[in-house]
Amino acid sequence: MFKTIDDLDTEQQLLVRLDLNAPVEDDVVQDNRRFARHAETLRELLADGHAVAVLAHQGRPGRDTFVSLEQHAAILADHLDRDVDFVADTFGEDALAAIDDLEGGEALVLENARMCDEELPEEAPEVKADTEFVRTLAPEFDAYVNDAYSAAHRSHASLVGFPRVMDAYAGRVMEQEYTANSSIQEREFDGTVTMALGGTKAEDLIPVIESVDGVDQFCLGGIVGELFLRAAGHDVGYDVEGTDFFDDQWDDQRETIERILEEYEDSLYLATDLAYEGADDERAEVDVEGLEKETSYLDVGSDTAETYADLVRESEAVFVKGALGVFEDERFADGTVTVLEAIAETDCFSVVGGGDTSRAIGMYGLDEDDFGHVSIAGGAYVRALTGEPLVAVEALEAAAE
Ligand SMILES: Nc1ncnc2c1ncn2[C@@H]1O[C@H](COP(=O)(O)OP(=O)(O)OP(=O)(O)O)[C@@H](O)[C@H]1O
Ligand SMILES: O=C(O)[C@H](O)COP(=O)(O)O
Repeated sequence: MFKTIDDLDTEQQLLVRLDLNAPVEDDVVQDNRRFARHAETLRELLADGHAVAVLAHQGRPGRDTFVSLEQHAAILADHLDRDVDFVADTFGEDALAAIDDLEGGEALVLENARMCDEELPEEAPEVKADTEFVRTLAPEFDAYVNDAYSAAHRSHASLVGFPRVMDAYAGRVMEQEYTANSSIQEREFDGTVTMALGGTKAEDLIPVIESVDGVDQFCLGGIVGELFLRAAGHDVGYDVEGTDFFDDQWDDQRETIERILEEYEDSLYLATDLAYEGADDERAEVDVEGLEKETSYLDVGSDTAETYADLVRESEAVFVKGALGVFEDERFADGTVTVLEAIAETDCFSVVGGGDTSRAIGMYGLDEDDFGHVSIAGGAYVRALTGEPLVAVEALEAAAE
């Protein structure tokens, strides 16, 4: 087991890894549940007199969401109702000077860790520990705290490198999510177990279908659902209008998708209709037989949503990862919200995961208490459901030995 912040001495100089990865709309970073949850950890650390430098990432290089963390510092400051400084540097001279100036009870956000070349390539923890990034920052601090459960499946320098060379502790979010997201197989449900998979990160979800034990049926939507429809012979799942969701993931995952489609025929539910932006910008729907390659489909259709909701109502347990449509736009929220409402109405065991997806609960007036657990993690959460270890958790455990 790892050590937690309960094991920390007070008034330390701390390097704290958070996951503030958030949606970005027109260059504006959107508050999501991650800020509120991590603010709780920070509040506790600051109250104990620690000086806190926050390390986090946003987006991936080359994507529109790959932006500075300056706005994140301001959002955190709002949640904490106190100043949070920002320095546009991660481990260079400016960052070191700002860290040096930090006093007990103060918080500082360092620049997007993914702007450092050594952060990203997935490599073994010992390789990451030997990067200039880790070797420069580590000596500036008394200890490292990892609260970024939702990024714990990535073997990146900020997640697995520091715990090899420093005293390392789990933050509150790490601790709570780790406890709540245990593998489905260990839980042993009596009735039907359903998993609704959607969102954009097909590469994270597709392996889950094959590796998870104990799930009876999968309801697919979002980008992942469209890729399966493409494999089933429908004219959908192609990049149009400058999107980059489909073609690369199709090239990488095609064989697996085709194999899963055949082997899991009886437990996979694909959409029978999809929604798109029709004339006058209204929501329009079409049966999958009528799909056209050139159209962007933005939600599952209402027949599909009802079918999925019925499957949920008959289930003993439901796990959700990823939205079934672009729920941020009310016109395309129907699939996601219908399924979430069905979960909330029944007393099935449920977990809803995904940094973006979990936002839908608050946005559409659903009550968090009607869900078993709402996870702010996406990829890490689905891996945990399959019983797969998370590298950054393993790194914390190794540091405790
Ligand atoms: N058909 C679609 N076209 C484009 N975007 C879609 C579609 N369906 C769902 N989405 C988007 O998927 C996003 C949610 O999925 P995403 O894969 O980002 O992650 P998540 O479940 O929040 O988890 P993570 O924490 O791994 O990011 C939503 O913001 C939604 O707008
Ligand atoms: O949002 C997430 O799921 C985590 O921050 C990990 O982001 P990534 O999928 O870009 O590595």
